[in-house]
Amino acid sequence: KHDSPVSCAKKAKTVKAQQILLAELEAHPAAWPFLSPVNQKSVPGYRKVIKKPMDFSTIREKLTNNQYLSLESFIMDVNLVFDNCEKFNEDHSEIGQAGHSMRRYFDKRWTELLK
Ligand SMILES: Oc1ccc2c(c1)N[C@H](O)CC2
Repeated sequence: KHDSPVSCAKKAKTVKAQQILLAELEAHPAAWPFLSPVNQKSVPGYRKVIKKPMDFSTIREKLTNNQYLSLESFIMDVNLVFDNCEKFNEDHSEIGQAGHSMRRYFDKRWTELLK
């Protein structure tokens, strides 16, 4: 039922790092395409093409509700945001470029924080 103090402290460190990382993503100037769920009613093709929609507000909700059981599952959701963006947008479009920029930033920051 109860974690050992060591694994409890380790889990707290991971949650803290996830909170820091998500706050930095939300505050990034290029975050605007990713802040809230894509309106699938108003974007032709999105529902059919993108099998697993994801965005920063949904990640924030899941983090708040303790739905990330591991660091890996958190990183997978963040990468899903950027993979969806690459699938639906041309690389050199405004949103495509925002996705590449945000992915580079995330890769750099989680490596600095957790590796
Ligand atoms: O021109 C448009 C219009 C709407 C969207 C995109 C591009 N890309 C986003 O990934 C999804 C929403």
